[in-house]
Amino acid sequence: MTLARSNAFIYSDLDWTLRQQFGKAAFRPQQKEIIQAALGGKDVFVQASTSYGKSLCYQLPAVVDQGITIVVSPLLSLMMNQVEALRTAGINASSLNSTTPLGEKDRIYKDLQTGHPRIRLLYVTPELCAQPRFRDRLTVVYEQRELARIAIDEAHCISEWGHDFRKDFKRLSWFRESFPDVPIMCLTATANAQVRRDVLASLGLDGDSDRMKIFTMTAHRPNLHFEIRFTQDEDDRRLDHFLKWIRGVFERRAAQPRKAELNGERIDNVPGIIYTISRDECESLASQLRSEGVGAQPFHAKLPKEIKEQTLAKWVSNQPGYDIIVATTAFGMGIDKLNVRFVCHWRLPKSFEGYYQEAGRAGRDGNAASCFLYYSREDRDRVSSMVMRDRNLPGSNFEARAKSLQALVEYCESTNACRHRMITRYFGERDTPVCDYACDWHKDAADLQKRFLRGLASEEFVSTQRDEGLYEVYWED
Ligand SMILES: Nc1ncnc2c1ncn2[C@@H]1O[C@H](COP(=O)(O)OP(=O)(O)OP(=O)(O)O)[C@@H](O)[C@H]1O
Repeated sequence: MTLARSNAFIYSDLDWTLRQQFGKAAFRPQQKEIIQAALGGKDVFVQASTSYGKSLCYQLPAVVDQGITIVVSPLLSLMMNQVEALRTAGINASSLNSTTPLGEKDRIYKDLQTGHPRIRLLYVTPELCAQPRFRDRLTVVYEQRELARIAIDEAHCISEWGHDFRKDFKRLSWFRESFPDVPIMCLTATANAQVRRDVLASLGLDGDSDRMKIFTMTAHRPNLHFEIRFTQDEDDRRLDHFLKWIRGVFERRAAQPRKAELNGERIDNVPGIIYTISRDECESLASQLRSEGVGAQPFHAKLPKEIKEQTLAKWVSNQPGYDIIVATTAFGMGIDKLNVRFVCHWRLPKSFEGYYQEAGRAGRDGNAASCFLYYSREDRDRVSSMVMRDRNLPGSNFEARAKSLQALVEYCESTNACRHRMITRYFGERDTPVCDYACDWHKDAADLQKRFLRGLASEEFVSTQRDEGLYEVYWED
């Protein structure tokens, strides 16, 4: 619609806009092609690794194109983070969701009602997209030919085959039905071929192959170092291991010449995230770490909003005492902190995709970062019992969840393959990624085998306990 008018002008200006408005020197591979396809009026599906720079793929077109771009995202933290960054760059961006103050809501609705909104990027939740008030205002904008594009972030949430299905995402088919000529862009870091097909079909984007451009980049993150640490209930030394590891990192940072490279940075500022599975463990672990002199803070859904905001702000700005966040799942999604040096999974997560997305919070600056997961067979059975328990809930997509957890367990129990290779294979890639000693198998396969044999409880033991119902737990996140 609005696009054909000025493509020649737009295309020649992309590099300039990238530099001037976004302060980046050059496009990353394929970014420009994605942006050009979007500006050419195509529907676009972007699958690229965590920290690739997917947001730029809809933000830059929104800046150079006429009209408003609607960005649908389930992550409130992403909205706040991005709107703030865009405003700092002088771009008119806003977000509309259940937490938006009334005055701000009115301002946004008034802007939409004009039919020619000043806002260039409006971030909304999928729930909001179902509300008649929003739909009516957007229709006004559409009728004025000012609705430039719809971007759907975390698009895997549309698919019941995805690990994170949200039923409100299904209703987004309304966009194509109501605004048939408005281009739609879908973005995700974690989709396999089945999820991708399902997303496109659900949104009504699968009918016209000339109109659709699919970009699939590797999920590979070569700077992340993957390791599994084996443990068991009877001999749980996770805390000792962790403390030994982090103190080792401090010692290496304190030694010359490394210290000189830090340029006055605090020795113990090694930003990281520890993912736990329950609120109680999150609180107690953070407090144990603090009592050992490590700057750790808890973060979970039940903490007061002000505390969460304060913790996040201090962690992002590397304040003493706020180096490590001990969080329940999904913390950090949409938060673009570049220098996270490690992500530690204290227990087995519930899905492969969830695990890889959370690990993907590490090393967004491209420098080396560690991702390690403490795996025990007891936790495997606890997590399985939780997935089983939810199997009959509406929209539980049990089959997909069970498959994903099974794949993660196989990944953890594997001692004969590169972890990067297992990850990319899970996401359907055929090529073998380069792993420059960035996984425990490549580093020392014999040691991995030894740790595996010594570290885990035997299947016989675990099955007896399981039969007695000892792993049926309910953890609140
Ligand atoms: N061409 C570029 N040059 C330099 N930095 C870039 C470029 N494109 C994006 N970035 C930066 O890369 C970082 C990651 O981008 P972004 O937050 O969009 O990641 P993402 O692909 O959405 O990842 P995730 O799925 O993990 O959220 C940001 O700091 C962003 O500013």
